Amino acid sequence: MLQPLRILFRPKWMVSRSSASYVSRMRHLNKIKEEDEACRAALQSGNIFLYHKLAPLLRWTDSGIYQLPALQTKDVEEILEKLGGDKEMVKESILINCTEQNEAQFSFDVGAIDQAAVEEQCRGTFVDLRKAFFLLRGSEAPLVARGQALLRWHQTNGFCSSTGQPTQRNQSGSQRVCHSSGITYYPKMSPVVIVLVSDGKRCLLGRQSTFPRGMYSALAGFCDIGETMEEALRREIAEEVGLEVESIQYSGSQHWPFPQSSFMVACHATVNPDKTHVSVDKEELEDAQWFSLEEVQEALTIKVPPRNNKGEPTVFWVPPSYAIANRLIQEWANQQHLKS
Ligand SMILES: NC(=O)C1=CN([C@@H]2O[C@H](COP(=O)(O)OP(=O)(O)OC[C@H]3O[C@@H](n4cnc5c(N)ncnc54)[C@H](OP(=O)(O)O)[C@@H]3O)[C@@H](O)[C@H]2O)C=CC1
Ligand SMILES: [Mg+2]
Repeated sequence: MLQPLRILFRPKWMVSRSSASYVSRMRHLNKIKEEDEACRAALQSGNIFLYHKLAPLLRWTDSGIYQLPALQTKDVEEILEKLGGDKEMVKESILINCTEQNEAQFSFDVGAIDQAAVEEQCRGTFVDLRKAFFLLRGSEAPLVARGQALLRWHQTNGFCSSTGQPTQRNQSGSQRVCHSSGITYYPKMSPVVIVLVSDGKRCLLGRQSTFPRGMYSALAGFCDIGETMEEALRREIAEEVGLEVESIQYSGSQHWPFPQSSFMVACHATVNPDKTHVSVDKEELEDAQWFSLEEVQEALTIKVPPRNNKGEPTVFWVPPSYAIANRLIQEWANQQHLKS
């Protein structure tokens, strides 16, 4: 029997921000999103995060952490001119968000310019986004994910699917329009359910053959058209591991930039402890196993897994803290700990 959804945590934003500053920030952001002139002005004083072929620029700081460097528009113009590009290209920057101080934040892909030359100018390195999730602090990871997702969407939606004509973006990059058909396109996300199944004592984690060696995660799957989230969740668990879910609890949600922007809806689910036999659909998963609290607690402590001489991880580990799978696993471990 499915139980009603229940919020398991209180997001930080519910308690930490004053509503007045939040409201003014959201209205400011909406204005620069909608009005081309306001967006052009915001770009002059805004922060730009650079990408090279969708890999974000990271900088190693003196304090021993990686950081997402925010460049000023004039700095990016100078770099473009110096490296043989056109400084006007900076106008192609895409609005991502704005800071608490109402400074607009943009993403810009310098993929047409030599990667090493930009890295030298910026004193940074372009890093694969999945790797960046392990290196960045919590507040920077969603920003860098959103910036990449928007760049990717523009790079792959240059033509109208009805007329085949080129589409034109507005200044902020919040939409693209086909002037021939009048169709407006907005960046989109595919809904995905992600679920941590428990039998009361153990939790079920699986891995696809494409995952890095040793990494197991909560089970996930795309929602089909017409399905509710609960239906998608029950179907995915039945398909992938042959188990029937008895109860569901909502945990939270997350934008995930892969493969083409997913909207992850995360839940906990239970199965009957007498019906835990797992039959893995080998088309979908390489393996799925029940893990004890001790095993999970050990995996949660591993930030960078030890590797063999071929550079492959040698232990069981779980996705980085930014991934919502990690939060589900952490929540489950906390609940088990409270029970014992
Ligand atoms: N943030 C997090 O913590 C985690 C995020 N995830 C993400 O969840 C997503 C879904 O998980 P996954 O187990 O792969 O999903 P599924 O179990 O649904 O299997 C993926 C397959 O579904 C097909 N598919 C159906 N609809 C879509 C669609 N809209 N977009 C792309 N493929 C679709 C594709 O098949 P075909 O290729 O044959 O067309 C794809 O290979 C992944 O992108 C993964 O990155 C997963 C775990 C943790
Ligand atoms: Mg799956």
